[in-house]
Amino acid sequence: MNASPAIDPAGATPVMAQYFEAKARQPDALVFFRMGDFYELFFEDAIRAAAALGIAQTFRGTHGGQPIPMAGVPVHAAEAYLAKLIRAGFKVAVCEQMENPAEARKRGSKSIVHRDVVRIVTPGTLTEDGLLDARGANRLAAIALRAGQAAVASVELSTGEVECLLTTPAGLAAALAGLQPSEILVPDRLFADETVNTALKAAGGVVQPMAAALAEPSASEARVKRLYGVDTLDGFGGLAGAEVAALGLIAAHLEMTQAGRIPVLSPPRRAGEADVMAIDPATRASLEIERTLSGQREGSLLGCIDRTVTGAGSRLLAARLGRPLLDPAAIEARLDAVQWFVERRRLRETLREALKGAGDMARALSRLALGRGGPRDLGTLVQGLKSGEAIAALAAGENRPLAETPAEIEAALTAADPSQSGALSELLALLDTGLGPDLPAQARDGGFVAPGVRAPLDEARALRDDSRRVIAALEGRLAAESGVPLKIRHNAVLGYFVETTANKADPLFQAPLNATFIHRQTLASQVRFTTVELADLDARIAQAGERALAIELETFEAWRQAACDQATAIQAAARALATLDVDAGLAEWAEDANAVRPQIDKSLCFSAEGARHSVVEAAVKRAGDPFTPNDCCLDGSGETGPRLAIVTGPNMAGKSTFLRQNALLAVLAQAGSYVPARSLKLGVVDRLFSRVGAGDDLARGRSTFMAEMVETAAILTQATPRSLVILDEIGRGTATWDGLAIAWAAAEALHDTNRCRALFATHYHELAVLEERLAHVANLSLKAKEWNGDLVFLHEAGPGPADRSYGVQVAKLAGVPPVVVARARQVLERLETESHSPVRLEGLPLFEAAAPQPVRRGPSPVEEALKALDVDGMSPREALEALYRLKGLS
Ligand SMILES: Nc1ncnc2c1ncn2[C@@H]1O[C@H](COP(=O)(O)OP(=O)(O)OP(=O)(O)O)[C@@H](O)[C@H]1O
Repeated sequence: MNASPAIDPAGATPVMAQYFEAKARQPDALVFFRMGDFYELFFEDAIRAAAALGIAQTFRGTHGGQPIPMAGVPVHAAEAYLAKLIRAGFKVAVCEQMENPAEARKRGSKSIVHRDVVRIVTPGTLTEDGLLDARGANRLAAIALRAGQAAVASVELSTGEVECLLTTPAGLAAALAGLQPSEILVPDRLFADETVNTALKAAGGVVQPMAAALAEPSASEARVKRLYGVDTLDGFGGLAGAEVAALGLIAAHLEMTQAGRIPVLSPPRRAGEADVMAIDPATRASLEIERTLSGQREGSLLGCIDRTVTGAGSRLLAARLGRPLLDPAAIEARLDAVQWFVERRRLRETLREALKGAGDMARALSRLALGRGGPRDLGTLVQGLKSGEAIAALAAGENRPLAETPAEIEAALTAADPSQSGALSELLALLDTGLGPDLPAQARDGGFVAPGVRAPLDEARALRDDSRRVIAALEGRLAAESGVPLKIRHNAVLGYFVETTANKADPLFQAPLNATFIHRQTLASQVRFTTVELADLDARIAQAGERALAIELETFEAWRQAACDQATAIQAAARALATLDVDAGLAEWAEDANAVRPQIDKSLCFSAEGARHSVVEAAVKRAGDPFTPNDCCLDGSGETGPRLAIVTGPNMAGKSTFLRQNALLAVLAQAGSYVPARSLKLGVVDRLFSRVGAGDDLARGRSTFMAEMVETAAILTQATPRSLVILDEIGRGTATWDGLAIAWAAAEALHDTNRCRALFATHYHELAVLEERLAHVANLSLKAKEWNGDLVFLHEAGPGPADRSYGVQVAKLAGVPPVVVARARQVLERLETESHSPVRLEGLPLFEAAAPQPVRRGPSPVEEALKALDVDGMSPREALEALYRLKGLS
């Protein structure tokens, strides 16, 4: 973001001088400068914001003899404008009034209100519900490299969750893709690193360069300690240098953007490459795990299986699906919890009903900690804790033998239940009795402390309300005594006043009434007065109101503090509710989708029976057709099945669907979910790769073929024997022979070198011969048959290669004009009869080709001849002859 051109602040008015000071501290942010009920923007900021927001840009006053460009947004609607600016890529510094005008006046009649930047709003530091997607996480990430290791630290500021992932520079792309951060902090030095740049481009999110010095060891360690308020980082279990550096960047960014307010953060949850399945951005996109290729949640795997009823549950499900686990025991623990809910439908239903009212405790707590929360957020804590209590009671009533309750459920029920913790139940009691029924978003709006909680507040309110009643009586009395029809009204400028119409006002100006009625204001058709008694009541009401508000604000602060004191327990309760929501939601989906519990182990097997692709199945069923389940058996060891399956079949036969459904089974199973199949035996997959279809990557300046080859290269260099690879039609984007050659070589490499489980869909039927040539390759095909000249897709995967392509029949189905189809048939017949065995790959000297060429030792004949030449003793003619001789030898 460009800074505004420097404007000389000399000669500025006091308010403008204050503005210049704020702007100088935040040159790359738009400054929202609080002026009463508006946030105003000036100079270049005004012009850019007005254009981005579609609001009017005007002028206010002058500076240096020039009018000052100005744009403003009302404070009450600021959130919506902020959201728009953040989405458009701006950073916004909010410069607030730190006192009210009356306080400023106490320092002297010319004093202006003190203002300060209280927050810088960036995409990764949003906390307001209006700016966040309830079902989507909003993460701020930071990357750092140190001692050959790379770390990605991330914080979800709206819930306080912190994570660190230690990986290698090559693993950065997958690590970032798993987090989908909306803002990424990067030490500026790393922009020179190609791997980092590639990872950043693939990750999306706003990239925020940070001074590299902020990631230096001692500076970052000091900052992280300050952030957590600890003397040593040892309690976090030996963070690696890169992790501390990445966390240090986050700490620095939070210090700067939150103007010193410290958020409540959970200790960093750490993961290494050994803990989560690596899924690179291309694979993630092509499998449409969290989003469809067009960026929608609906239509993705997540959208299809998400039955959670809370925002926090939905976010946790997305996190689980985005980063499936590797440890069979940890996966089984999740599956136990899902199964528990599968087997308890009634409990599940009532529990899900209770969860619906739980609110978003983690986000409310975070706002409270950052000083942005209000009474409504305290109300959310009450709701959440009460739901936890109700859910624990429900589960207790289930009469469950404790021994049979899975550990994950047991832990969640305990953490969610405030009655398990003295401090939490005290907090719940305090807030539940203390808060009234109507909770405003902001404490300054008052009226949220219930009656009977604070005696001085009740008194002040009684006085205020009594005085209002007295005013109502006074109105009647004054009208009767004066004989003039009048009303008592109130406005912010005059306070309470007596008002009558202009043509009835005369008697009030004359004796004896002018002894009582004191003139205040004459408008076109009304005249306004006050009386000593009214002014006195007005003062009492104002004072009582101010006093009531002061007591409420004090009470709010005490409650806010009490809540923040229990931050860890509240966060744990919020996580527990989200966990229960995810487990119950997955059970609900499992039942709807007829899904089964997978068997997970450490073998290299992948054996699915009767498996389905949930998203395609739903679409096919909506169209009234059945979905055909398919089996798939692979084994990296080659013992119980092939390592590599070559999948052929006509266009539209269901190859892509088959490939993806198997990859998705692995994702679901390792995320701890049931799978849409009759059974699945899965040896954990450490890395999942999918190269499906030939999609252009023009945004990154790569052609279809180039993008495909870059991804294929990544697979061939990174897949391990524990990986699962699906390749769909690689090599399609280039000339037939090149394409076939690349596909052939890639299949061989996967089989021989990577030795991973792989499904390889292709239209090059020539690859079918690999089954005979390589030990652990089998052909599979998706069947179709011709019936009355038309093609019928069976969508059934069976052994053996496809007999033919049926491309022309598919073209007919697609509505290609009949003349073109007829002509294509003629051409095809001709090609098939005339070309003599178009591909004689059976004879390809596979292993010879791959074998290294023998290295010739000693000088070549040309070199020997050259050496023998006596150049100095040659005539020009001899030299020319020698040259011809040499040419003949080359
Ligand atoms: N198992 C199945 N049961 C029922 N319908 C299916 C099944 N698999 C695929 N389909 C249907 O067939 C359509 C085409 O499937 P898919 O894209 O997987 O074919 P393909 O063989 O990869 O085609 P192409 O080679 O043209 O890319 C899907 O959109 C879906 O409607």
